[in-house]
Amino acid sequence: MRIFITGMPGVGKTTLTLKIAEKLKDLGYKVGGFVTKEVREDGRRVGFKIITLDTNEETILAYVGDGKIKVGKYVVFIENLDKVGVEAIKRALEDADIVIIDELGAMEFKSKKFSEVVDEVINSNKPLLATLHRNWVNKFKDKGELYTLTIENRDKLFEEILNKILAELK
Ligand SMILES: Nc1nc2c(ncn2[C@@H]2O[C@H](COP(=O)(O)OP(=O)(O)OP(=O)(O)O)[C@@H](O)[C@H]2O)c(=O)[nH]1
Repeated sequence: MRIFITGMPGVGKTTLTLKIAEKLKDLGYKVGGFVTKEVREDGRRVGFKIITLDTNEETILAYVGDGKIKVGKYVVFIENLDKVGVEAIKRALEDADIVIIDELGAMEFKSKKFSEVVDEVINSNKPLLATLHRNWVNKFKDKGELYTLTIENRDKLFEEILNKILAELK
């Protein structure tokens, strides 16, 4: 089972993914991988951090400023993604009931190790729940079930996706 959630920026992809992760943990399932949250300073978005779902470790993924690898106005810290995010996915492949990756997008795919571990997950039988930046829909839409989140359907989709995962994990 592979589920991909896409949608416009700010529609609630991370929030829905976290709600599903918490519910699965409450039901006793082992959840692994990571989610991405924005970093804000004085009310302004200045970057993104990743938080691992099994160990709650945090690291900065990207921050406004100049540097070797950039996406938009953000410099991307590949070494942080590889050390924390990729390792969390590898642990999840080994011993979680489901791998969660938020998100599959331009920043993350700057990392070769990230691309490789995503391929490993896709080619495994491990259940996957991933959020998908809208620019990456074509690359992944044929590799699982694609849901497009909107403000109107996000509550209904939470129930539908959670039930689909529970049916698979039972
Ligand atoms: N009331 C309400 N607010 C929500 C819901 N889902 C998300 N939000 C709010 O909408 C804002 C964006 O939520 P995210 O989950 O970060 O949205 P996202 O699609 O992951 O955003 P990007 O990854 O930056 O594109 C946050 O302030 C959330 O608190 C929801 O179901 N209900």
